[in-house]
Amino acid sequence: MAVAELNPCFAPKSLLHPSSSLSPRPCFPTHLRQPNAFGRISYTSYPSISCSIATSKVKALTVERQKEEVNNEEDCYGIFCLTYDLKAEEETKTWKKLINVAVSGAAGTISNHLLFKLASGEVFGPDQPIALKLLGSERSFQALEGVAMELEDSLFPLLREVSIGIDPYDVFQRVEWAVLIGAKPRGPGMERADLLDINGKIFAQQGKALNVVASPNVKVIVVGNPCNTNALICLKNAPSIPAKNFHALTRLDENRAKCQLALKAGVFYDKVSNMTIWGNHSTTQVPDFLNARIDGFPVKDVIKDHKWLQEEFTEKVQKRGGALIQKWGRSSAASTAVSIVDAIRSLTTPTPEGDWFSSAVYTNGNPYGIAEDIVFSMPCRSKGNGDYELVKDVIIDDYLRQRIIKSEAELLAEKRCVAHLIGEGSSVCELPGDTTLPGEK
Ligand SMILES: NC(=O)C1=CN([C@@H]2O[C@H](COP(=O)(O)OP(=O)(O)OC[C@H]3O[C@@H](n4cnc5c(N)ncnc54)[C@H](OP(=O)(O)O)[C@@H]3O)[C@@H](O)[C@H]2O)C=CC1
Ligand SMILES: O=C([O-])CC(=O)C(=O)O
Repeated sequence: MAVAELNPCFAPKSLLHPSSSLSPRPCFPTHLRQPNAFGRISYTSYPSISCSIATSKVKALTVERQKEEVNNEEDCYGIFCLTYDLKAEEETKTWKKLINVAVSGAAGTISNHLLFKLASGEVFGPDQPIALKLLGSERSFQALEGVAMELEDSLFPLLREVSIGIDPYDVFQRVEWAVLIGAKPRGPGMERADLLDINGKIFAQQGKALNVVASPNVKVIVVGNPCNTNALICLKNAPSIPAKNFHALTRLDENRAKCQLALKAGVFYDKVSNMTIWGNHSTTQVPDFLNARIDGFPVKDVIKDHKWLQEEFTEKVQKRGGALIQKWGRSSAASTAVSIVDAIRSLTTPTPEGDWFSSAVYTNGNPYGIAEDIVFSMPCRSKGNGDYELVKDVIIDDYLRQRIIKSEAELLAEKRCVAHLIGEGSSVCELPGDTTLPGEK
């Protein structure tokens, strides 16, 4: 690996040519991390193993900031301060074009599992080089550096760039995928309405940023709770991105439901297919045992205990997050990361014949009679091109319909709570009393 040029970031002054105008700089200079005149700080590094111009910048940013603003001050991070000429090596590879993937809440627990899966090739494939754009906050900045260091030390061949920052207008530039995980957890005594407002503001800002700086066809997976309504807020604030490109994660619920059905039927979980989660990622979600199949047969033909299906199974899936918190003392992180991988792969690989997957997507002409203009989990199929179609041939009986209506009512109430964040006037927040996230008691 030839070092074509010594970057002043790391170089002791004695190593620089006497005539060099370059001078050594500390990496991540602490003085640059102070809030600027606008009370905000921004720091981005663009490390790259392949061509390695590592940059960072600190500048005042406004919400109206436009695409043409690009990074031009340089800084660097660790190994990425070196400049390599890998052209010859690159020519022997049959890799696809680099993709840019943003992850928010990047210093959080779910991300700590997800990022290493993304970098390994497990998600986008072994021939897909990737640039990771990590969004954190002022309080997590040091932790973000730690994440970047661990990514460096992992020597992933496909990981070509890692950048970290706290301004979504920086971090989301040109991203083709955005996984939005960062969100404030509900604390003691906090109303769900407060959570909707606090987290809603985060997703409104991130939607605006995506709208301006992301790739126009960016696919967005919202994980931070309450994820359905956060996804709605995000897409409403990003009118130039197709609403269809936004997903709220209900894949973890699908996986949980498959596991419970397999357990009851005494089969391995790969035998369970056609599993729909309808509605909200909350305890009103509806795991659909009517249309699901075990080894190709309707679940009700395999599991004869229909009382169990209606009562225990449904509640178990709805409250699985809470049960896990009781055991672990924290919410599902590893299995959530796995389900994010599943969700992305379901969009980037063709859905197996006859099967489908669940994702909470924007209701716009849905065939099930569900209210339009919300983000609702439904059965989807994909050709593997990043897009999806809703599955039409599902049966909805009275049992399912009643429960779907309850989840729909909850989402419509959540939507009224965030009217001020989606351009629909002032909000009126009256939530049904039992609305909880899966992890809440
Ligand atoms: N949809 C689903 O299936 C699931 C969703 N979740 C949700 O995912 C989210 C993240 O979970 P997890 O990674 O375990 O949580 P962590 O608390 O480990 O990390 C979350 C990150 O969110 C950011 N954050 C916290 N408070 C705020 C705030 N006020 N403003 C902005 N960002 C904030 C923090 O980043 P920073 O310090 O950089 O701001 C933190 O690193 C939660 O909302 C959780 O409820 C969890 C499991 C399943
Ligand atoms: O409520 C939470 O934070 C955790 C969660 O969504 C889940 O486990 O499904």
